[in-house]
Amino acid sequence: MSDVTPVEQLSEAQARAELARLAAEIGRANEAYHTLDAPEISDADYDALKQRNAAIEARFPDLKRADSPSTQVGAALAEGFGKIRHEVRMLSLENAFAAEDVADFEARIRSYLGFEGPLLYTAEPKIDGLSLSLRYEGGVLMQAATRGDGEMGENVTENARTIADIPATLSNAPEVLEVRGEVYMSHADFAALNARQQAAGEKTFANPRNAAAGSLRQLDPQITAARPLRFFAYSWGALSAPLAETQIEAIACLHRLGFQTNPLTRLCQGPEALLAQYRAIEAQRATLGYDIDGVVYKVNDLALQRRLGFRSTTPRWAIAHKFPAELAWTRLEAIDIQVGRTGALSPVARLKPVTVGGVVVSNATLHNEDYIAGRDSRGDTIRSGKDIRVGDWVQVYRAGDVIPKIADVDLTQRPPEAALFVFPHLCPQCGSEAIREEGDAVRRCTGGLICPAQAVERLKHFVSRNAFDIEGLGAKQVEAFYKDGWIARPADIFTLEQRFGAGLQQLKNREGWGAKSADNLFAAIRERRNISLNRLIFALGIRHVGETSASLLATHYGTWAAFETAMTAAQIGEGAEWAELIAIDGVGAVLASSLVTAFHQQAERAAIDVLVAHLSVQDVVTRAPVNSEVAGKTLVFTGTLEKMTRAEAKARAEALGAKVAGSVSAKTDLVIAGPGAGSKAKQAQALGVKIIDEDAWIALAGQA
Ligand SMILES: NC(=O)c1ccc[n+]([C@@H]2O[C@H](COP(=O)([O-])OP(=O)(O)OC[C@H]3O[C@@H](n4cnc5c(N)ncnc54)[C@H](O)[C@@H]3O)[C@@H](O)[C@H]2O)c1
Ligand SMILES: [Zn+2]
Repeated sequence: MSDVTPVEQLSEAQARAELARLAAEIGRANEAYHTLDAPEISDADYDALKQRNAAIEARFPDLKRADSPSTQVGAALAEGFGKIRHEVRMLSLENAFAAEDVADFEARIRSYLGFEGPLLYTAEPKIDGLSLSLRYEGGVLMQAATRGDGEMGENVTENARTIADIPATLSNAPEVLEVRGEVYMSHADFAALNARQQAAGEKTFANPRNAAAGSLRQLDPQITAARPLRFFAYSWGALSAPLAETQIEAIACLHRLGFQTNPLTRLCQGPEALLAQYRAIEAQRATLGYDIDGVVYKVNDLALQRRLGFRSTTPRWAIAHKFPAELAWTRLEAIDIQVGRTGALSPVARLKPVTVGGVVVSNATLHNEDYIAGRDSRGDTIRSGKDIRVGDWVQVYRAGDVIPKIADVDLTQRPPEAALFVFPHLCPQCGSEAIREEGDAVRRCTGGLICPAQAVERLKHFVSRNAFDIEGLGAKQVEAFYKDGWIARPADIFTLEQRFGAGLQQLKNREGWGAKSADNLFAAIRERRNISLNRLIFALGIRHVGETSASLLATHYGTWAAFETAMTAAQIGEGAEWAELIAIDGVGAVLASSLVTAFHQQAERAAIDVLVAHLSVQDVVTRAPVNSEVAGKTLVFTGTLEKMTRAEAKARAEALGAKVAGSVSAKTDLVIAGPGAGSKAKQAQALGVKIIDEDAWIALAGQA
């Protein structure tokens, strides 16, 4: 970040361009973090982007965008959950990073209130989990909602009921009481969960916050029930009667009602006392057993809190004083290039082991080529490139995630022999050319199936939980079988029994394999010859085709034969098959080209055909009620639906045997247009397609 233009030197045009870039970048980070529970950048990087955005907006207030990240809370809700509108909005917190920010906070409050007497605050650990609002009516837990975008949250009531720290009933509570707090996972529970996930060949979580968010936001409450979540109460939403007159008493009241409240919460007078408490909490951070990422200061007097009120996304009466990212310096010993399933070459820093925030770190991600690449021949810095070289003294950090990153390079300590790192243009695993397509930050090996790294990663993907999920054949076994030349492609899995079954000798001789487990493995493989279409499409491991898109494709085409015929006939960018493919709601041009390419590339195609010959692929059964008027029809939803989510409407339509498309064409039978419907409704009119509103749709679709 040291090489960006200072805000004071930005021209108006530069500022405008940068605000646009920041809005996009922060939006993407928000979605990855809040909606998908899979952050792509560290919290420290995220905070830096937000600060930069705020600084530019402060200097150029007229350039502030309508979609400015500083006016948004959280991110869009994930699909699949019901929505709950928060009676009282759930907001974010303003951040403080330095002691001056805390002094400013107090000064702003004093000037806002015109208040000169002593000011009391609570200092509370900022728990690094996700917030949850629990609505009790008559002392009974009725509803639980995530923060979502602050206005609307996801309905996770059944999941919340499985958390031991959340009482199902309260005695002596106000008639209506919304208790707010943080769902989190302890370090010990997180480590145990990841160990279980790993043993089962399932995905592991990057950090306790992701694990907590991913565990609470499950569509199946039984999964949540199996995850050790905890809850600290620290706030409230709608109330039929006040809890207390001060923040500290209100917290005590929540505690008496049966909630866990954080024992490190203290009352402090003025910034000095707050900073002392901050340091005291920071000193205990490593031994708490759960993650905290700062200390929250709140004006204690609730009457003053009411007077101070809110800005667009944050209260004026509170601030989150964040801990600095955990940092350490060490030597970069080597840069390795790893090759992934889709051929992506990822540089990894091998470090002299160093302890960062209590964890020994010996690897760090270097993201991609541009991140390492430094200066051009004139010595100018390429944007964002850090000029990282083998032998460098580098600063490593972990901030809210376990994958460590490089924060800085100390050029004064660079050994004279350290040479500019040359990113390979050939795959280190198979020697094929590695190319970078325009607009792609990633260089990819073009070896496809002949590349051993890609082949192994694909096999691992093929047997993963949401793909073929073959019992007894996890990532480790696949790797070992590949190494011994037993399997090279997915299809080989299905000839294992034929090749080794008779004697079983070789398999029996393998470490950890008895005749029994060999039999079990063959049985599991046989069972998986029968596979659902969506799993098969996902398992092929085609770039950009995730689980969701695989399901969309399966639902749309219904049978392997139909899917395969369409992919074979499709031409990128032209023709009816292409048009049909990209008209599927949720399938974009990037995904579509990747699919079509895979089916037209000779070796890939041959591998697919050989595989499918071993399988019996189940058709997608549409359980269409005979009398549904929309069965077999193609529908398009446009504009805002007010009574159900898009996801819900779509699921309902599909349950009735309809297809849902993303754009209007001559094949569209019916358009359901809510308020704000634009071009799609116009196009439907032009094509003479019938248009109905949401109420008419509900009448047509009936109750779910
Ligand atoms: N890495 C990423 O890509 C990424 C993306 C988005 C957000 N983030 C992280 O999230 C932060 C901003 O998002 P945000 O708005 O969710 O959080 P925030 O930092 O603005 O804080 C608000 C949240 O703090 C939590 N909290 C914990 N203890 C609390 C207490 N005692 N009192 C009140 N609130 C308490 C609540 O969940 C509340 O919603 C960033 O600073 C960053 O750390 C990271
Ligand atoms: Zn390769």
